[in-house]
Amino acid sequence: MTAQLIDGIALSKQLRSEVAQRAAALTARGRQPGLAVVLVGDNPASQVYVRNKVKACEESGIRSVMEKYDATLSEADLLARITALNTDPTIHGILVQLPLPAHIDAQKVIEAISPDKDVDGFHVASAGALMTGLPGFWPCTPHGCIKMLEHIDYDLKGKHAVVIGRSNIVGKPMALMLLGKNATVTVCHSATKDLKAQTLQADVIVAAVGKAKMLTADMVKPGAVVIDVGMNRDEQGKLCGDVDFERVKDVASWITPVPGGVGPMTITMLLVNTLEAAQRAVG
Ligand SMILES: Nc1nc(=O)c2c([nH]1)NC[C@@H]1CN(c3ccc(C(=O)N[C@@H](CCC(=O)O)C(=O)O)cc3)C=[N+]21
Repeated sequence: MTAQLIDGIALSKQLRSEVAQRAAALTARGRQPGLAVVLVGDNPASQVYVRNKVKACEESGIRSVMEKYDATLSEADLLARITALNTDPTIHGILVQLPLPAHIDAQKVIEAISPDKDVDGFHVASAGALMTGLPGFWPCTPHGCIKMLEHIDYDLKGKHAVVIGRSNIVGKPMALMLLGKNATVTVCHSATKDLKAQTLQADVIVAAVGKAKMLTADMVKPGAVVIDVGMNRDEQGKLCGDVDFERVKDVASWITPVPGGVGPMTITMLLVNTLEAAQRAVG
């Protein structure tokens, strides 16, 4: 059996053209959606990601403002910038690129962002909204995974979903979103005793661990859907996911590639959230 590919680039293209249309309509009403991207320090990976986000905004007609600061920026100064962006009517979304330098309390910075502009969905109010089903921004990566499952018309109702990883930005919100779609959800993590016994039960596996090729073919039930959130480098320095793609693709029914899977969808959902924030601001 060879799995079908869930192409994050193709799906992104489709969703981004819808965003571009809606952004153009808002711009025509004098309210172009605006995203502020705040980058502190010179982490090379962050610079690449931030550039990709800015480029994606440009292509969708969303105005982006990149604010770049030295790694020595104080926490107080960063908080002051967030406060200014919170009240800037031309800015509808605020993204503070993570990780931040160690002397800055990232959670404190995130909580300083107005929940109305929290397009990353990292604010505690956004997490609470997701948990309770109230309106609010959903974190982009797990939301992108849900969009990929919707795209292949996969009905999660009554299915067993296994999420590997329990981070606040992927694993935990992913579990809540799957639960919201009426799946039976198991969350596995570093203290899980027999991971393979869990994943072999899964109709859907979401791997969000950060360990190259950790999900091997023997851990996957034939016909399962496999979503790979991993973003790692292999021995040759090549970008690879948490899934041993070359072998798992012969067992799964659907699989997402890395690159070209969840990554582009993460950026797409950031555009969707920014558009949504601007739409809400107009009323
Ligand atoms: N506040 C904040 N929000 C984030 O959303 C956030 C963050 N901080 N810090 C870093 C992580 C990482 N992240 C990625 C998004 C897209 C790709 C992506 O598009 N990857 C391409 C490949 C890119 C390449 O070639 O390196 C792909 O998978 O095809 C990767 C990584 C967002 N993050």
